[in-house]
Amino acid sequence: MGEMVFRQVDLSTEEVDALEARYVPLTEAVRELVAATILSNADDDVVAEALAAVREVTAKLSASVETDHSGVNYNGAGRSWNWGNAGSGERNAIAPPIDLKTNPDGSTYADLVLGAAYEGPPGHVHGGVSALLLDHLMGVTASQMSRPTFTGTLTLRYRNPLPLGPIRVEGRVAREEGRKVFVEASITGSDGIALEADGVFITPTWSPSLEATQN
Ligand SMILES: CCCCCCCCCCCC(=O)SCCNC(=O)CCNC(=O)[C@H](O)C(C)(C)COP(=O)(O)OP(=O)(O)OC[C@H]1O[C@@H](n2cnc3c(N)ncnc32)[C@H](O)[C@@H]1OP(=O)(O)O
Repeated sequence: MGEMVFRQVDLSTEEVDALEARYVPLTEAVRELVAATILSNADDDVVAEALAAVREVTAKLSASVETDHSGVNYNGAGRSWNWGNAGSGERNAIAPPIDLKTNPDGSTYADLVLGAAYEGPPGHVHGGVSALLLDHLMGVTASQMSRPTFTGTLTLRYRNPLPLGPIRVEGRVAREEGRKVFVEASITGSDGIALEADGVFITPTWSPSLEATQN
C-alpha cells in the first residue's frame, strides 16, 4: 500500500483558523473565476488580458509552494484540516462548496448551490459530482469524525435528473457490523429527490500513521 500519513502540525487552532480565513476568500474568488471562464463572451483582448493576469498571480502564489499535496493535518487540540480535499477542501476551488452539518443524532446534511462548473447533462448536475458529494458526506457520517472509515462499496440510484442550483445532501448511519458501517444518503434538488445511495464504509485494521512535524 502507498504511504498514507496523517500529519501532526505544531500550529495553534487560532493560527489554523487565521490561515483558513486568509485563503477562503481567495478560494471563493477562484470559484467565481472558474464560472466566468466557462460563461464569458469577452473579446480576444479581454481574454488575453485575463490570461496574463491569471498567470502572473499564479506565479506569485506558487513562489512559496513547498509540497505537491496539502494532506490531512491535525494539531494537538484535535483541530484537523484537509485544505486540498477534492470533496470539501476549504482551499480547493474545484471542490463543491459544501458546508457539512451534523445533527445531534449523528445524521448529516449540507445545503449548497451547484453552478455552471458542475454541469453534466444540459442544465443538470454531472453524475460524478453527485457521487463525489455522496462519497464525501457518507464517509464523514460513517467516521463520526472520530475514526477513519474508507469507502468500500458505494451504490447510487440516479432516480431523476438533478437540476443545477440549490441542492440538499443528507446521510445517516443505518447500522454497523464489526468494522463495517452501513450508511444511507440522498440528494434532493429543486424538482425533488434525485439520488438515493447506500454504502459500506470500513475501518481498516491498520492505524493511519501519525507523523509529527515542526512547522
Ligand atoms: C479521524 C478523522 C476521520 C475523518 C474522516 C473523513 C472521512 C472522509 C471519507 C472519504 C471517503 C473516501 O473517499 S475513502 C477513499 C476511497 N476508498 C479507498 O481508498 C478504500 C480502498 N480499499 C481499502 O483500503 C480496503 O479494501 C478496505 C479498508 C476498504 C477493506 O480492507 P480490509 O479491512 O482488509 O477488509 P477485510 O478485512 O477483507 O474485510 C472486512 C469486512 O469488510 C468487508 N469488505 C471488505 N472490502 C469491502 C468492500 N470493498 N465493500 C464492501 N465490503 C467489504 C468484508 O467482507 C469483511 O466483512 P465481514 O466478513 O467482516 O462481514
